[in-house]
Amino acid sequence: MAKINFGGVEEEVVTREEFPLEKAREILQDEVIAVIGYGVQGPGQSLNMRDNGFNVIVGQRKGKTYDKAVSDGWVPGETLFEIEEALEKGTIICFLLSDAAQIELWPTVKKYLTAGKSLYFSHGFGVTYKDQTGIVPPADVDVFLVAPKGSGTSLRRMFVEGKGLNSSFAIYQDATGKAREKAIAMGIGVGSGYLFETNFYKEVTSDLTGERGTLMGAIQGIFAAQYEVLRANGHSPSEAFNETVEELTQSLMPLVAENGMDWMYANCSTTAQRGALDWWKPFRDATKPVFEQLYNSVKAGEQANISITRNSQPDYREKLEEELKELRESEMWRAGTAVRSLRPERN
Ligand SMILES: NC(=O)c1ccc[n+]([C@@H]2O[C@H](COP(=O)([O-])OP(=O)(O)OC[C@H]3O[C@@H](n4cnc5c(N)ncnc54)[C@H](O)[C@@H]3O)[C@@H](O)[C@H]2O)c1
Ligand SMILES: CC(C)(O)[C@@H](O)C(=O)O
Ligand SMILES: [Mg+2]
Ligand SMILES: [Mg+2]
Repeated sequence: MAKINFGGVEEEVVTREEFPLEKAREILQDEVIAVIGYGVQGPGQSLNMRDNGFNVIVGQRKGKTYDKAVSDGWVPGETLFEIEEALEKGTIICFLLSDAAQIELWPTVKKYLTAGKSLYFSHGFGVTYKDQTGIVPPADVDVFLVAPKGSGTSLRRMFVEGKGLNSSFAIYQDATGKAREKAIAMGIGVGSGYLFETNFYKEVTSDLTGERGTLMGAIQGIFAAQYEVLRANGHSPSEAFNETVEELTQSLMPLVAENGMDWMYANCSTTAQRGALDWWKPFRDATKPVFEQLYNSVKAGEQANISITRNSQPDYREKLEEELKELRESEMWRAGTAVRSLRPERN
């Protein structure tokens, strides 16, 4: 583990330099890695591991997604199977169904978890909320997670571009004494940037907070609030969208990603600097109580409960589509569609 100073706090993390791909391959050379589920993380992780030279198979029920796996080069009967067949062949079972579907499929998965196999997750959800999910792994299997901190789509794209998305890893159960090295090897294999250690509980509480917070929920809320204020004051959709979203995603955030926020502040006008310096604290103070409310709700298990209950409904997809439609058909995001269509690189 490399000791790195993160803003004054020392953490031990795993980098690709100290844990090279060759080492990961050697650790997993006798394993058959069965990726169960080919939704968002399934393709990213399985394709990266395949391209990294690991022995990977995919287990996916028949349908559109199975066909996508075929078009991605997985070969039926050789590297692509129905779920139960893959579960039987796999020695490391990567449980990458949606968290709600994992509950339904758990009794099937459990049947194939014979002694010495490994159960791999990309979220701490299933075992942390075992009272609601019923996911209690047998004592004689290794249980660990690697949770890429981003979408499976970016995991793949960044891998293809020679970059790496950071991931956390955690050990829940070490039956063979090798769970830790296997977890890290999987983390390197799926194409992670650096790996930081956590536990299943902390992974799920931080992840549920982040996606409801700044990563998606909060940012959409702040976008909507500013857009509405600009529109109410007579600004055109084009002006309101560019000043709220397009400039952020196209211009400023890539620069913040490269150089940090102080650099961004230092490299805009003195006028913007002064205003942004004066206003970030009021925004922090206004939103912090909402973040506290969110974290407490996650901690109390309410957010997990809502996810399980809502996402297990038979009409989940239709209801989801209605809610997404509300976003898609809002003036702000319709303006966004128009703005994106005008990007020069699209022509
Ligand atoms: N989406 C992401 O980018 C992301 C990022 C980090 C971690 N994760 C975690 O990774 C895991 C997988 O998430 P995902 O978003 O890739 O999943 P997903 O929602 O895309 O679904 C994955 C697969 O589940 C299958 N499936 C759904 N219901 C099923 C059922 N009843 N029986 C059999 N198969 C069924 C689908 O066919 C699909 O292939 C979850 O634990 C999630 O929290 C996801
Ligand atoms: C990509 C996210 C939001 O980070 C992930 O946590 C998810 O659940 O999809
Ligand atoms: Mg998540
Ligand atoms: Mg996440």
